[in-house]
Amino acid sequence: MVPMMWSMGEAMTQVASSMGALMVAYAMFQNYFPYEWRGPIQLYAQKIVDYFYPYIHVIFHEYQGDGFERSKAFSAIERYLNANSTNQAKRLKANVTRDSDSIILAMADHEEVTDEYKGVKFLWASSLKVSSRQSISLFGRDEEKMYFRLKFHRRHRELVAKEYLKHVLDEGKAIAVKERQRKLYTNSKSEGWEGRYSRRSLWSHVAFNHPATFDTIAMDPDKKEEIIKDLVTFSTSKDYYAKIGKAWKRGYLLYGPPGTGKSTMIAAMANFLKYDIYDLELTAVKDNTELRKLLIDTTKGKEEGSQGRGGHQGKEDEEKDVMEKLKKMEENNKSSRVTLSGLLNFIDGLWSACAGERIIVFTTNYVEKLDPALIRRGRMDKHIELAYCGFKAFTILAKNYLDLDMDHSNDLFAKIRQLLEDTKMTPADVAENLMPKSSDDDAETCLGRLIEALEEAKEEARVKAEEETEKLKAKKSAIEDAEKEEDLENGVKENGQSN
Ligand SMILES: Nc1ncnc2c1ncn2[C@@H]1O[C@H](COP(=O)(O)OP(=O)(O)OP(=O)(O)O)[C@@H](O)[C@H]1O
Ligand SMILES: [Mg+2]
Repeated sequence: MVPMMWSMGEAMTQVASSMGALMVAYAMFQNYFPYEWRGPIQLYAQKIVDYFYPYIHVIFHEYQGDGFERSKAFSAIERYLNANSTNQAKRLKANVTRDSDSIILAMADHEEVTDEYKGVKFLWASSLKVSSRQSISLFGRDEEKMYFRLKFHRRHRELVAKEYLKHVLDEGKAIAVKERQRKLYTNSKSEGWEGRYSRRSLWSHVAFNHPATFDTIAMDPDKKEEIIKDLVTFSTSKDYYAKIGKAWKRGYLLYGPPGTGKSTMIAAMANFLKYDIYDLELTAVKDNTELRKLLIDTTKGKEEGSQGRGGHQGKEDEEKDVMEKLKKMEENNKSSRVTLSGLLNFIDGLWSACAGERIIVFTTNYVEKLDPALIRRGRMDKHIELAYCGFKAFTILAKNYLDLDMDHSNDLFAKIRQLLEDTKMTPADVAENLMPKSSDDDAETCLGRLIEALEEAKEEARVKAEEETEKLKAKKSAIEDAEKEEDLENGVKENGQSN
């Protein structure tokens, strides 16, 4: 123990004395070397330091040059470090970005974190550069400029240049796409397109904040799982689509009666994949030319998006009850020039006009009325039926609306199961009945109300069916009567002819 302590003590004195020597040397250097010699000597000194100091530093400034726009690389690095390493940083600062619905936690100034890539450690530090210039800044950022400093061993220079930086920027951008505020675009009435508004986008948008998720959608769990798998496969198959030479697109057709959750499903899909939604309102489109303009505008919007806001990777297009609207329009207005072929061209145009993944969703209440050309594979690859509420769908709603778990011993559940088999009710109606109407409503009251509604619906259906059979019977007998009369007449005629 004692020698050890001694050697430590000696080491300390040695360090102290060599520090002293260094300081003296530096003072001598300053005092005795003529000014013009200092440059080259410092240069050599730097080289010697470089020889023993094998690290490379790369700086990424928040604002580049005199630009007012934040550097994209800086933002991407911020997101990347936020997602991967902020838990190491002890001090964080919160940023709320304009196009994002979330708060970004970023390293505070002068924090350091490490990141690992392919087994190599990289050191990231954030720093603040205070401008020495005495200037007045409108944006308050002339005095304070953030930058990130990446430090790595020079033997990894190749890895950094070829892979690591790309990895960081790509990941950062992907996170930005996921975190951005998504939008629901609708096409505006064509009147506003011309004149002073001509520079405005043909699509107007609102923030898309629909809360629907696959968890809250009531449908057969197997079917739901299948749809989720389909979406995941699609969204992760960029390379596969490229390999088979197919555009990275997929079309869904959702069909079923009103209130079975088609629109809800679109919102859930968009939330799941973090896509924007384009809802094409066909009645606002005057003719095929306008349809084409709209298409061009979605692709333009995409480019603007990817430059200005870190990119919309995916877009979703919903076309509601396409055929119905087309038919209605053609009935109402004979001069309507949106035609089925125009629409098909539009869809194929959407398909081919843009890079990046894209899903188009069509919904209709009458699948059997759709033109086969519209729903063939390639335009609509997956057909999904949203049906009346079955028992499995009901259990999801019960869990969601009343926080009730499936309970086989519950008599009310058993009754509901039977009633749902006997009668058709949409998930929208089931949900409405399950929703508590006052603070006194407990789960049992709500289930009771649903049973009442189901029984009513069953009775209504029975009465309706009876009426139908009555009508059918009446029709049948009317036909029979008519036939008899005809036979009689014919008989008379034949008799007359034979006479
Ligand atoms: N399968 C479902 N799961 C959960 N909620 C549902 C479901 N179907 C309908 N709902 C509820 O009913 C409401 C109406 O449903 P939605 O608008 O999705 O029906 P739709 O099938 O699009 O009808 P339409 O054919 O009239 O457009 C939704 O807001 C939702 O709350
Ligand atoms: Mg709908």
